[in-house]
Amino acid sequence: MLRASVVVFPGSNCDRDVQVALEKITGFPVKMVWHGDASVPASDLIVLPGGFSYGDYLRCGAMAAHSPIMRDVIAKAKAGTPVLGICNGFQVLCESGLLPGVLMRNASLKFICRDVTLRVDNVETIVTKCYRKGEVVRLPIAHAEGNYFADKETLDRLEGEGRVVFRYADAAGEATPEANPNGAQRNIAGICDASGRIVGLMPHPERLFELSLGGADGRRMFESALLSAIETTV
Ligand SMILES: NC(=O)CC[C@H](N)C(=O)O
Repeated sequence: MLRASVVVFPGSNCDRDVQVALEKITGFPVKMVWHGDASVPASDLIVLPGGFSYGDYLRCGAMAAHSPIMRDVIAKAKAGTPVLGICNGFQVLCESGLLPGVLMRNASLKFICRDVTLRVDNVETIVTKCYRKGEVVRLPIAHAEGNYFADKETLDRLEGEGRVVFRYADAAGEATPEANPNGAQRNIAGICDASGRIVGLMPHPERLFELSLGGADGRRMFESALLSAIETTV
């Protein structure tokens, strides 16, 4: 069983897409939670979806990080509830301090909307255990601020602890500068916390979770979440 909740901020998008993907894949109903609510129901997975929360004012995710619901999301995350942040959700995780670093404007200063190829570097997180290490997958990106930045010490720590989950890479799995769409340090597309229970990534797995959408490489992220929930309850 997977009890998943999706947080909805003013300006969120793909929140419904995440709900549909999770419900179709797992068969369990997903709760939508409003940003002004005081708490999230007991969950095996909290998703912070993509979009333009609070109109992206100040910096993407900066205002959402201070919304009423985030107090409980942060408390639950610190107590061990798995959290997945997708695109704007990743920005919210960084802005709220649950993940290190920050997402800056794309190096091109342009909004980029296209598919990218990624290498899966960590297959021990709550949303990647159904992938193979080093596997190359295709997922869409759609962002203006996906340029991951952290100081050298933080980047070295993330790499040393295996906390880079996804890297922009070419079809052969090489993390080349050409494969990097936004200037992200070390081609980082997604990272996790030390436990592998809090994961943030810029690409959108819910936009390619079944073949009718043009691809299904995102599907195993949601299958992984279900598997993680089953593993922790048995
Ligand atoms: N797709 C998204 O979640 C967009 C995130 C954010 N608004 C940006 O442009 O960077």
